[in-house]
Amino acid sequence: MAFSHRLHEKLLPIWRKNHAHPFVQGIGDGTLDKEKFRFFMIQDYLYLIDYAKLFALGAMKAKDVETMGKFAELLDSTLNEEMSLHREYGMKFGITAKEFEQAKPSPTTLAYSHYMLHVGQNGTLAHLVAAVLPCMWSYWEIGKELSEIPGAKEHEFYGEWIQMYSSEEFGQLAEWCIELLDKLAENTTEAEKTYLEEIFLNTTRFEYMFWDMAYNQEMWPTDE
Ligand SMILES: Cc1ncc(C[n+]2csc(CCO)c2C)c(N)n1
Repeated sequence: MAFSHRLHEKLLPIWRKNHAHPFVQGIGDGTLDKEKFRFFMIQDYLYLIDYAKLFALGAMKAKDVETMGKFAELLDSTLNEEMSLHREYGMKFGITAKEFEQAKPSPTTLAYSHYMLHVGQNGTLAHLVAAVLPCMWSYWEIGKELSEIPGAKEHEFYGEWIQMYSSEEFGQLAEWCIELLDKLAENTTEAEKTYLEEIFLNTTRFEYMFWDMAYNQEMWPTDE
């Protein structure tokens, strides 16, 4: 059985929670409070800055030029395509470049991105890929599911978000990442597979926490 099939069985209960989450449901039916989405866009922008660095680390750790090239492509599409969606939504909301730059990460954003950076910096390429895959895989899944809701892709506000994440291009990136992890996990020990699974499930859990954090506009409980 491909390693990704084993992961798929484990991630399903968490994905079900993602799909049922009021933030995700609200993007799908267009009823999500815009203030919550605004909060999400700013936190996601901060998240993507660190996430892009993982692709740079992936290029560093890759063993062949083809894999390096793919990480370079991912780095480019995150900084110049995905983040331009955020900048465009920013314009709609009146989020200035300065507000993006000066924003502070929420505890969940900080924990999630720093956990990935820790794994990416200290682990092998397989560890890094296990950490970044849930992000791509789960957004593509959510994008596809929401794009099937009649009218959702055309929604005046959330339509573009759904179009981006359900796109063929994002699907291919996720598939490439799944195949790479399957290849890297081949011929590894059971202990190593268990460790890869643990990393993968941790970032899968963080994906759920990110929706919840955005829905509740959660910052430090100690701040006013
Ligand atoms: C919390 C969070 N998780 C996943 C994504 C989605 N995403 C981030 S990078 C990438 C691949 C190439 O840009 C994808 C699909 C997000 N934006 N924010």
